[in-house]
Amino acid sequence: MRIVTASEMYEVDRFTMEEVGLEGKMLMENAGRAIAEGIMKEISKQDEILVLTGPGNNGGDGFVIARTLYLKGYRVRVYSLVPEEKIKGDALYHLNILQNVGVPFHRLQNGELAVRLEGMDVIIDAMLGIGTKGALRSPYAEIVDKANKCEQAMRFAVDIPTGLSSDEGVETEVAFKAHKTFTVQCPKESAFIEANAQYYGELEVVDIGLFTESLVNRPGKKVWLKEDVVRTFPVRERFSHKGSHGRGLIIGGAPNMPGAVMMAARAALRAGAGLVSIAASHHLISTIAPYVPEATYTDLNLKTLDIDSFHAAAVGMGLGRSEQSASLFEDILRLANIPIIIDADGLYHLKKMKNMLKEHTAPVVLTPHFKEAADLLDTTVSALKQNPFSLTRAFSTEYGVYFLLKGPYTIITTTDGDQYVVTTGNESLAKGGSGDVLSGILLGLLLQSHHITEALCNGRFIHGKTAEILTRHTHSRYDLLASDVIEGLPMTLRTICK
Ligand SMILES: NC(=O)C1=CN([C@@H]2O[C@H](COP(=O)(O)OP(=O)(O)OC[C@H]3O[C@@H](n4cnc5c(N)ncnc54)[C@H](OP(=O)(O)O)[C@@H]3O)[C@@H](O)[C@H]2O)[C@@H](O)CC1
Ligand SMILES: [K+]
Repeated sequence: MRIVTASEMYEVDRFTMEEVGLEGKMLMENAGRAIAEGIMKEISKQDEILVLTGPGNNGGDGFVIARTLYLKGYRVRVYSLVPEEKIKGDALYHLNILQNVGVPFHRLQNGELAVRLEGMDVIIDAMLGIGTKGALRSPYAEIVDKANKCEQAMRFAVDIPTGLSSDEGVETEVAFKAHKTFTVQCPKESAFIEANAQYYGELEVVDIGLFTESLVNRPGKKVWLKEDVVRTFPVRERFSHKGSHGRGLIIGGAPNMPGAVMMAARAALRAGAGLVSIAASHHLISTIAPYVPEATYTDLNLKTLDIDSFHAAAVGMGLGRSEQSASLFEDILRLANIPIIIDADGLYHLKKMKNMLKEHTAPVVLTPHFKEAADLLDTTVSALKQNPFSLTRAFSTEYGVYFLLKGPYTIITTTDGDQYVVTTGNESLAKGGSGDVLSGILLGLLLQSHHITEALCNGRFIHGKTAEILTRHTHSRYDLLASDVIEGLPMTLRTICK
């Protein structure tokens, strides 16, 4: 499912209207009806409903929503924040129909906030959509503030909550706090910015028949969905053998962190890797081995370890941050000619030698969380949280790496700048060890997949999905351990990736 900026959405609208020939009025009818259908599932006919409308087409959607609800017997009225003469085009067309049908219609009088919001059971925000520029002006800011204070009301936003930008990189002062947002055709970029989650609430995408084909030549931004996992998950052939599913290497294991490589190895095997080897300090091997008997072990000595005899490797989990491990990491990066995942302490060392990435020809996957990513990108966490798409895309294309920016909305960027968002999972994953398990799953899938992007998206998807399944059935969001996710993988794999 495509993610768009405002300008991309306007291009989709233009293409659909001018080149395909669907009229704007009809699209507005489709949008309003689809959103009204969604809202009707959440409200009752006893509810008092207020639709707040603005001057543009977002307001036009609001007129169609109000008419649809009214004709179905709901108690609805419309309150326009602008005088009728400001309403034009398709929105005016639908305003006329609204008034012909007899839906109660009021408008802001002489700048007074005469609208009664208190006591409303449902408030629908169709004030501003993707045409919003800058901070809200009066009277929008005041009305939005009043609506947010109506604690008893269910609040729905049309397309985007009024006050938010569609694009990343814009700070919000005041915006409508929706319990649920019905967004038209494609999620907007801003829906995946952490600070906006409190405004969007739940997000539902409504299909109104727009054509997104006009965007094919732009770098893609998509949400990776279950159907994508089902379509692309590696198939295990009937006559395959362990070698067919890849030989993976996990390098790490500082004496005080034996768990990281252990969990990564178990996760890789549970995700389907054929063979997994752990290269760790020899003191550690006897500690780890009983917990992962399926793995093989080798002393972490680059004179004897042939990295390229493996199909892919993961490095950094529990590697340590000493000078010695820094030079070990540098040697690994110089020597490895296979796809390599760099996580945790590997990312820490990489900061000082990231120019090596430009010379490195084999695929490199970086899996930082926001703090690690901000350090790598020489920026701040808050700047990265505001602009995660553009900043990670710039880094990926400059350094030629795959970049998996870990978070509730994980953004995966390819070396070409295409981006995928994976939203599975919940706060139970905010715990030590989660990253090690994810790296292991990613390695397991990298070994089995033809495409790195698919391996990364599928790996991150099943990691989050497993946490969702476990916290729905057997665990809470407090107690779930990273290793529980490894043991829960079978449930996900049995249901999603048959
Ligand atoms: N085919 C289509 O196009 C379809 C479109 N659809 C729907 O249309 C929506 C986009 O409609 P749109 O382009 O009319 O923009 P929209 O956001 O309604 O309002 C623009 C107005 O806002 C005003 N304004 C801006 N910033 C402001 C601020 N900070 N504070 C206060 N005011 C501000 C600005 O005023 P100005 O600055 O020009 O004075 C301008 O008049 C889209 O989100 C979707 O819901 C669907 O029906 C599907 C088909
Ligand atoms: K809106």
